[in-house]
Amino acid sequence: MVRTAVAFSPGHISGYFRRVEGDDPSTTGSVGAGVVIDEGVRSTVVRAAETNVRVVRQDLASAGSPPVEYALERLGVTAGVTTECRLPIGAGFGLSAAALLATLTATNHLFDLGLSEDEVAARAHEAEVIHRSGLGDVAASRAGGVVCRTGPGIHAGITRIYPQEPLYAVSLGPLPTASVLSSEEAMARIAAAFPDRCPRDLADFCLLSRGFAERSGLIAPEVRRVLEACDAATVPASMTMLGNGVFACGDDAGRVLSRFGEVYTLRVARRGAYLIETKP
Ligand SMILES: Nc1ncnc2c1ncn2[C@@H]1O[C@H](COP(=O)(O)OP(=O)(O)O)[C@@H](O)[C@H]1O
Ligand SMILES: CC(C)(COP(=O)(O)O)[C@@H](O)C(=O)O
Repeated sequence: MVRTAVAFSPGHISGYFRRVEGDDPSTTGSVGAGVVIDEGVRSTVVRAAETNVRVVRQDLASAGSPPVEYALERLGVTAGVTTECRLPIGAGFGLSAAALLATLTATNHLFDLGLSEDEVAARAHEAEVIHRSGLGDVAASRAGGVVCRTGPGIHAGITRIYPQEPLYAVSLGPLPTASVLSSEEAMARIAAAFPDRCPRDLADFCLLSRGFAERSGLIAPEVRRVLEACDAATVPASMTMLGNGVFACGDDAGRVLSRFGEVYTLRVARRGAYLIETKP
């Protein structure tokens, strides 16, 4: 009998998005574009009498994850979950979706639930929408690439391109996703700011996202300072949605961002969530 299962899911930096309200969570989500990144969440799941979730980031642990606990309850299982990530949580790296996809992928194998990848993603997406922790990250992180989503939910149209060059990011602090998604005023500004096309490449993605960020009114003063430094160095850059951070591309991006904090050098992921191992 499998007693431990371990899985990984990539994170996702959303560049621009527009909420799409459906009749239920499966038809609710967002359209937009983002980058599935090679860093994300590793989740270790073991059998347990009661569900408990331990969230570990760079050796600091916290307890509890409402979206993950919700998803396990909906599956009718109890488990001990430990998620691990290096990137900051709540900073627009799509780690809530990554935690859900990794945990549910491992749980599916641990309890031999026989869920398809679609069913795992559908449950992760449902938890994101119900908890307002995300709208399009699960659909994006089912595979890799710079993604352009043209419909809500995990079955809608999505295109993926795979640039080779790295993306650089710095986080200046969290921006609770739910606080923005719960604001009708912010959602209206975001909808009005939405660009009407998919990105051609990574630099074009940065450009489209920057125009969206400027029109959305979401740029905080500390983020503005970083963006202005990138502009002065002609480095394509924008705000991580939804987080108080900046992503940038090009040769000078890492050097410019390093003036403002720890720089994360990220690659475009080539794949989505996957099982790492099971142990008896
Ligand atoms: N690595 C993680 N492990 C477990 N739960 C997580 C993780 N990251 C986020 N979550 C859960 O999702 C909620 C919302 O996170 P969110 O602000 O959307 O983060 P992000 O912007 O990184 O997706 C968090 O309050 C937490 O409950
Ligand atoms: C931007 C966001 C709504 C939230 O992204 P995060 O804060 O990373 O969970 C994303 O899910 C999207 O639909 O593009």
